[in-house]
Amino acid sequence: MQLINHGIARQSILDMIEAGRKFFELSFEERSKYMSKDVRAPVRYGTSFNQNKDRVFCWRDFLKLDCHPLSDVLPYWPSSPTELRQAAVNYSKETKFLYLMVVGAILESLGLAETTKDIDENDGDDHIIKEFQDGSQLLVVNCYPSCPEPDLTLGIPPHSDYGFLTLLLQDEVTGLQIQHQGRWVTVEPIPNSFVINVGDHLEIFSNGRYRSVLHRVLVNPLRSRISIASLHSLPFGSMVRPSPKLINDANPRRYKDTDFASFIEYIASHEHRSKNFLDSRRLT
Ligand SMILES: O=C(O)CCC(=O)C(=O)O
Ligand SMILES: [Fe+2]
Repeated sequence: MQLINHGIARQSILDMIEAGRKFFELSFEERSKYMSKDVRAPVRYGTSFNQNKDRVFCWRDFLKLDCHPLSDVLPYWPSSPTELRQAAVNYSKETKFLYLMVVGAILESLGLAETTKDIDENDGDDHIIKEFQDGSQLLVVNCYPSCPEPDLTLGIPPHSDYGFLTLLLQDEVTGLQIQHQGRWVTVEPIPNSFVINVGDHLEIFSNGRYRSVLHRVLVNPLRSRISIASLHSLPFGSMVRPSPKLINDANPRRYKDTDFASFIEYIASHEHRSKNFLDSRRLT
């Protein structure tokens, strides 16, 4: 889904893209300070998809910024370029707000609207919306340099995102493709708009009513490309499970419970490709 009327200030978007671009223009020495093999590190700079596991590298660099809770992670974020921290703080707050709006609409579409009630009301499902508010957020700044032989590589191979939803911002260079009815379809960038991608956790939570989207990124022979993905899910320690209200005799439970730890364990021992993590959680 492409969201055009999203209410996020145009300046926040421009500032975030610009700060991200400047980070990748820093010297390698400066960038490499943020390299880490620890997948839980609050800031991680790296290359390819999973540098430790990939046999063939992809044509991308990334900077991952953990955003929750902001006060804990902020001191670890890069201090250079100087505008990066402020731009990412503003951007992460605005995208979190937008995420919660979209989640509210999704819960309504699933007939779970009562879960969006004011959290002060003593309703049995209140903890669910609270979990969304306290949820994890990861900002991924992707940089795909121009590539002299674009047919020989990919920016990112086919994958689905692990969380509930990803709010994705692309600059004006094409590259993102989603799989639709077995074919790769290019998602043309619309300036100042967000691509909202369904992730594996929403597929599990909705017991398969929403399907996570398989997507990949092509590289461009002439132009470099920047994208900013804001990945949202439940808190890292929470269990993601099909909502009990969506399970009945006609719709049996289709996925096992999963948590962030089982995802980390999975990617440590497998190449994360396609929807193979989600497939490992399927019951039917
Ligand atoms: O660069 C893009 O358009 C997509 C990035 C992406 O899929 C990701 O960061 O998970
Ligand atoms: Fe993705």
